[in-house]
Amino acid sequence: MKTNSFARQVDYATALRLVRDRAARVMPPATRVPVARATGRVAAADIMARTCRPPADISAMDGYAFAHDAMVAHGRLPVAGRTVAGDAAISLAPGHARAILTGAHIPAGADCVMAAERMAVVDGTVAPTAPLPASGANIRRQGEEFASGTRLVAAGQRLDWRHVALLSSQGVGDVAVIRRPRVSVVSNGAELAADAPGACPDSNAPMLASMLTGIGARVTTHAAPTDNVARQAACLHAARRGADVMVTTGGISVGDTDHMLDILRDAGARVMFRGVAIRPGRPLTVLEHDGQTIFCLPGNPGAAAICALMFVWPYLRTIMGQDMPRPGVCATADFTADAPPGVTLFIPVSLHPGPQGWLCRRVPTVGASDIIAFSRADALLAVTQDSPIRAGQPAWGMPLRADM
Ligand SMILES: Nc1nc2c(c(=O)[nH]1)N[C@H]1C(S)=C(S)[C@@H](COP(=O)(O)OP(=O)(O)OC[C@H]3O[C@@H](n4cnc5c(N)ncnc54)[C@H](O)[C@@H]3O)O[C@H]1N2
Ligand code: MOO
Repeated sequence: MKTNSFARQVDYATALRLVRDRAARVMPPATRVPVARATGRVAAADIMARTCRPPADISAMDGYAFAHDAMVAHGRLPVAGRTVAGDAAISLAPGHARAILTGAHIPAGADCVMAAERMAVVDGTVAPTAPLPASGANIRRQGEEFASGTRLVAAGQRLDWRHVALLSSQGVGDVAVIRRPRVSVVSNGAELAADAPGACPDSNAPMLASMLTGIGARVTTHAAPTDNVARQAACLHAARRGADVMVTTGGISVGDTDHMLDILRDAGARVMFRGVAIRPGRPLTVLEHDGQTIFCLPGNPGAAAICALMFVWPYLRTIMGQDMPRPGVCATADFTADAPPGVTLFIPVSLHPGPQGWLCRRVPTVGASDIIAFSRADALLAVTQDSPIRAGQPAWGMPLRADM
């Protein structure tokens, strides 16, 4: 048995700090993409408004624009002309009303718009059939939404349809985004060979590819379905090329066929930490090799998932400049759980609508090898000695579902 023990394991908070500190130093460069293809990408810089919005006073209604005083004085006004959205600004003929459509520039001299269905046109004059609104009514004022120079998007914002709308409204054609981090996922172990007597399908590589693609990484998967050191090393070296981040799964504990740590160290990688006081996931080992960060996750699928969620995920978010923490979900627990001193336990829970927000229930799990528990769970709770779970008390969890 090798001596790659976990004697110097760190606690969860320390491990996360080391990972975040490292991430803060290795942000990938920016690149430009068309706004129409920016969904899911992360803004590399603040984006400021080029113009105010609305860019001029515009009508909020289809109706008639006029001078309020004139309508009060005469009760009806002759209609002269019509302005539609997109027309140049024009002056109101004095003592007249002008037909106007929603979004059209308010003619100079008009200070009120009344909806067409609240007025009647008789013999070329228009008169209110409902109470006259106040002066200024139904006019959207220049810059009332935002001024030119307003920050529209902050650096680190993950862009979605809301920002696509905002940037497109400003005529912005393309946008600086963080290059998607390239992540190589490597699985290993003789049991992954299809012809192995006790063959085990590789579920970790597809799981990690799915999870990490979902947060914006470009993932390639590599497999070394062998326990042979040389062949595993060749696979790791091939996977390393061009990757910002490597994520291995399996072969990181203390067994005779657990070669990941030795191979990576022999290649020149430096161990940042070896082992974390979390359950499941204790064997997690993180190394750095030049600009590359290497996460060696345990092979047990549940442990691999938790290590990826709790470490690889925040690492990728940080290198993509996303400093906003992922929103958690708060739910009232219907169970009690305690953690041993110094250890952080991760407990999958299902969420159920309760009288006041969510209720959470523990999802039964057989441990780190469990793969079905996650598909039955909606969130993951972290439990420590200082923050136990108590029935009837609120608990914060990390959502697992893509739609939360
Ligand atoms: N003497 C000790 N033994 C173990 C310790 C320890 O501290 N001392 N830690 C245990 C813990 S905790 C875990 S977790 C596992 C992690 O071991 P490895 O990371 O070396 O993983 P493997 O041994 O390669 O595989 C474990 C398990 O996972 C299955 N596996 C592996 N890769 C995949 C994959 N890509 N897809 C699906 N399933 C996979 C593999 O078949 C094994 O069943 O070590 C404990 N042992
Ligand atoms: O921590 Mo291991 O990840 O329990 O099975």
